[in-house]
Amino acid sequence: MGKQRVYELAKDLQMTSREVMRLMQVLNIPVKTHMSTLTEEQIDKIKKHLEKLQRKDTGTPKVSPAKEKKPAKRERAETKADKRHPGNGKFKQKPGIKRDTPTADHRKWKKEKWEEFEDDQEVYTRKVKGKKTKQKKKFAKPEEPAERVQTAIKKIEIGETVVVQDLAQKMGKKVSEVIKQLMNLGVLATINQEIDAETATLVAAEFGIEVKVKDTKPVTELEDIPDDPELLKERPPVVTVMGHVDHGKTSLLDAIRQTNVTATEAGGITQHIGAYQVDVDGKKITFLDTPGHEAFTAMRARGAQITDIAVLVVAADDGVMPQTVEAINHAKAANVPIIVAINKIDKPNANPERVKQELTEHGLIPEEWGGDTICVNVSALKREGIDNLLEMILLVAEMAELKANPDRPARGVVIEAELDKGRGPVATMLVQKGTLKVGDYLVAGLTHGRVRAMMDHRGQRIKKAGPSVPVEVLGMSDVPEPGDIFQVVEDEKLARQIAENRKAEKREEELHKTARASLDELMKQMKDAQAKELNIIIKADVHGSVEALRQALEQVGTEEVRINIIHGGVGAITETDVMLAAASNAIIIGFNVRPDANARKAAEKEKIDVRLYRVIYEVIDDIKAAMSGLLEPEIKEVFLGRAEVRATFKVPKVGVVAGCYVTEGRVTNNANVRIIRDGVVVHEGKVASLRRFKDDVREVSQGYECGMGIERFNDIKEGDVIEAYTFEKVERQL
Ligand SMILES: Nc1nc2c(ncn2[C@@H]2O[C@H](COP(=O)(O)OP(=O)(O)OP(=O)(O)O)[C@@H](O)[C@H]2O)c(=O)[nH]1
Repeated sequence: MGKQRVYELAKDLQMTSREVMRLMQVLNIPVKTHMSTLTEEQIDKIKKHLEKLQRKDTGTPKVSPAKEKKPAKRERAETKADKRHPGNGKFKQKPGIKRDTPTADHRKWKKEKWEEFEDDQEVYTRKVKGKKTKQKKKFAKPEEPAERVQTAIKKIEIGETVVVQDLAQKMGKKVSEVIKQLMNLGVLATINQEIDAETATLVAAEFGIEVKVKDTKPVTELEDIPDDPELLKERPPVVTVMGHVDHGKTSLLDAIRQTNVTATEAGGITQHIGAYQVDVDGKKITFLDTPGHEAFTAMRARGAQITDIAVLVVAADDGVMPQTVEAINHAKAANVPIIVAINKIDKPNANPERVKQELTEHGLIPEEWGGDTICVNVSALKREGIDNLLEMILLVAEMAELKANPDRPARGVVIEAELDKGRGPVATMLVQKGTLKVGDYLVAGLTHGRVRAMMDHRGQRIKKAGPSVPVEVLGMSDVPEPGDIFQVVEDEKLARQIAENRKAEKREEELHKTARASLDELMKQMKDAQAKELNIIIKADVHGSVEALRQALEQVGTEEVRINIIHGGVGAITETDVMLAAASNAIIIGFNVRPDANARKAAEKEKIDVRLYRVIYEVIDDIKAAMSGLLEPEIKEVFLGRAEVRATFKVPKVGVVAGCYVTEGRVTNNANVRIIRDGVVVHEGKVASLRRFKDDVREVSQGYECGMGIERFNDIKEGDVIEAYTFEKVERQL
């Protein structure tokens, strides 16, 4: 037996070349065409395989004459078993008749079998192993033919590039075959080389395989895989201290830190980071060191909910004040339990009972009065009541069953970050789940990096940090922003890629800014998601207006859409209000008040709908209209600029003219204006005259002085702010 070409062998075996080629494929003999030459060894392998098949066919070397054994086609088709089991008991084999060479009938049967397989368009690999009876069955049943079933692959999916080896594997081909095909296409590639999707598609087509190129949208979000509840372990609570100005937030944080610091450590605190941990009888509590609800809500607006418990500081000599109320509302909006620390009880005029009374007016009913708000009397100054407060924090934490899985790649939040001249970007991070280790690769917002070194709140180097542990991290590529979520990823490449993708996405977003919480948008969201609550923040000039609006709006609410006034307060709309709106997906209603400059900028950035009114029924009408989805095409106000009144002059026949300095944007001679005094609108009207050095001008830009007269308004005063605006028609979005 010498070398033979495929078609010659096929002839010898009374098979078609195609059949032989298929068989060779099964036997992993590389074939190109039916003209390919086969080595003796290969021929031998094929023949042996055929023999095995025949033996399997009959189930035993002793076979009956093929004619008897092989049933007529019609007969075979009669039952499934018959069809698939030509060698089963039904066609008893006559003992003693050896079947060494294939008979013509057998060949015919085999051919039919192949055709059946081909019809199925599947290639089966049969390995002869195990018991004979088993083999027999297996061969007899093409649906489950053998231990190793290799289905002919018709379609594969790849990314924009694919490594040669992976492509071969996906196609179920040998790498050498793939490389050969690549060479035919004029591409020289090694096993580990990446080829593009186009080339891969051409190669695959040579094998009759279709390629689908996966939609490779750049990865920007990392899925936060939920943890198996079994793996969760108790973690320390994370606490934020809130309260009115000067009620003692900072003093309390200091008092807590110091009651817990041992004498030796006291001098050793070199590093001060945005959070610290204290140890209370073996249990830890993490305190965020940036007091105030502003920071708390700003973080939340960025999607980072890190606080488990809010400690509300109320000075016993001062009682509930506007920012106390704000803090309460911010904590409530975030669904964070509140513990009240009634501070300054050392003061002679301290009146804790009055504080409790006032708290009830804001929905916080002290425990001793039958409610569920824990109130603790403390003196931050005299370090009194601190232990009790800490104990209560642990109690609330226990009730909340705070848990996290420490054994996973870390994920958490950036608390603060800065660029240090010597050390590069330095970020304080709070680990929320998993354990952050030195050497970990991570992404945080738009930045990425590798943990070069970690310091705990005492400034001591540590190698790892588990859930609720605040750490200072060195090694970020850039300065992340407070509130950025950080996540550990497997390698640097991925970390960098995600950060880059996010940057690109952000640039894209900036180009297509859409309102996040415009009233229209919120209503649309409600419609889509069947959401049932419209969150509103009310700011007004006087307390009476806040209450009047609150009541009126709450009545507007229907069963389908509940109106939720998450905060109401007196005074200008501040950045904090905007942050609360951003964090709670709320709109802001300003009644006779305006946003201050920071608030306006923040609202623009956060895309918060700030709606300003001077008449109550207009507020109600708008909300009603929005709720019923009938918002009329809107005339939208467009901010032009702001000017400060620096002096006033009486001009005969004209009236009072304000000497102004344009602090922002521009003012035009036909603009509408609002005169704002201490955050409150005192007049609305139009510009009557606009002059620079005695010349009438059309507009004056930021940084320039001008004289401005206001139509029918002479009560302008030094220090007033003039806000200029025009109107623009906006199509209704619903
Ligand atoms: N008598 C007395 N004074 C206190 C106590 N706690 C704080 N103070 C004083 O109250 C003032 C304000 O305290 P801070 O801790 O700065 O208050 P804060 O709430 O952090 O203030 P802001 O950061 O401005 O919002 C300081 O003069 C403190 O010394 C206390 O328990 N008793």
